[in-house]
Amino acid sequence: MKILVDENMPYARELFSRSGEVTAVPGRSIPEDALQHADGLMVRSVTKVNQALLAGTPVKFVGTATAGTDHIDESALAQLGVAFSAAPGCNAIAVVEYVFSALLLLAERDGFALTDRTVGIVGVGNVGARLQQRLQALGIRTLLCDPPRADRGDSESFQDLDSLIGAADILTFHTPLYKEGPYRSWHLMDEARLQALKPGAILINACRGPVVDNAALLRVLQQRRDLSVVLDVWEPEPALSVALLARVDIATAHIAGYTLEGKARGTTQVYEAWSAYLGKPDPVALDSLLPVADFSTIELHGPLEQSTLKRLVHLVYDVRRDDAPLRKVAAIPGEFDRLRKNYQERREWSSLHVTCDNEHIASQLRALGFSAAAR
Ligand SMILES: NC(=O)c1ccc[n+]([C@@H]2O[C@H](COP(=O)([O-])OP(=O)(O)OC[C@H]3O[C@@H](n4cnc5c(N)ncnc54)[C@H](O)[C@@H]3O)[C@@H](O)[C@H]2O)c1
Ligand SMILES: O=C(O)[C@H](O)[C@H](O)COP(=O)(O)O
Repeated sequence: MKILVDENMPYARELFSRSGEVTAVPGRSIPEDALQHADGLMVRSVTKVNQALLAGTPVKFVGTATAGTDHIDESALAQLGVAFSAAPGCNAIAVVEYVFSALLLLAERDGFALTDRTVGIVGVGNVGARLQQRLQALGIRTLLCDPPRADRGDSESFQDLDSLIGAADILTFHTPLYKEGPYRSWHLMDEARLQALKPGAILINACRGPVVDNAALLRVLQQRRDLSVVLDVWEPEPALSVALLARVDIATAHIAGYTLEGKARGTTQVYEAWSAYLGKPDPVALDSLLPVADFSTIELHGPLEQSTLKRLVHLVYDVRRDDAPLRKVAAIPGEFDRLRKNYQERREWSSLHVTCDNEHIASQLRALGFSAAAR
């Protein structure tokens, strides 16, 4: 078996070489000659997988080590008889922790308590539902919008997007990118909706750039200085609008999902699908792959106040470490991708074991995703 893997896929060589010969290739431009000899192709979100890429090649299986699948033309794969597997939920925890890191930063900067704010979550799937759980664990009010789930008769209480816009102090987007269809999410946040945001609202986009109309966002931010904006994803990528970047409060290079755990889960999920496709299922224990984190234990004395939580969260991941480098290089062609390729290791909160005063605090920390126990 010959398997092509994106060069930015940790653990791919280690795992896929169990079933064949592995070649690592650049995701934005997969070499045509390599495709002519490949049985399997394992990509990330930067590779457009369609008829033009695969027709006339021997590729029989495509895996994407990502949650989003808008870069894959699934109907073309079906027509070509190519099996497909994605990695749903692989990096959901990473995105939730990115959102918390950003919110705790803005709350400290602007002097507000998150418990006094209402968070509207748009798209309540793997990311959105985990975000809701963790916000609720802190007693923060959430409002939910997820038309596909509502239409399926889901028992959760959902509202439409315009109701959320009217009621939420913080609005955070976690939908797939659908360019058409009943749940179209392309420019879901258009100029009228951006203008309708509450005074002083915070807008977060960590799903796909075009879910928010970026040109409209720039126009609105030129008029409305009261809004705060966190963008991890851009329209377009990698050539984002430098003018928009200068106006947003937190700007990162599509790395919200980039914890080591999230990337490793993505690779193991597609490897497991590939090995099952070959008829030789080979489950992988994630813990066996991951190294010990730089900080692994800490003692917390006293209550878990917002300021304490912020310091704890930022010990594991402070989003500013990804904001500053992007601001420096965003105008230089190629640098967006370079930041992503050379991403400094980042771990999830679960890698930090917190010892604290009592079981109440420990259970709160566990509900947030830390590993925790009372002294
Ligand atoms: N920035 C990053 O690094 C990063 C990481 C992971 C995922 N993502 C993106 O975020 C998206 C969400 O991730 P996920 O793992 O939660 O996916 P998911 O598929 O588990 O959840 C998506 C949810 O959005 C809902 N939805 C679909 N269309 C909608 C619409 N028009 N309005 C409101 N809700 C809608 C779905 O019903 C579903 O519940 C992915 O599709 C991906 O594009 C980005
Ligand atoms: O959809 C996803 O899973 C994320 O957007 C993912 O983190 C994107 O990372 P990439 O595949 O571009 O490395």
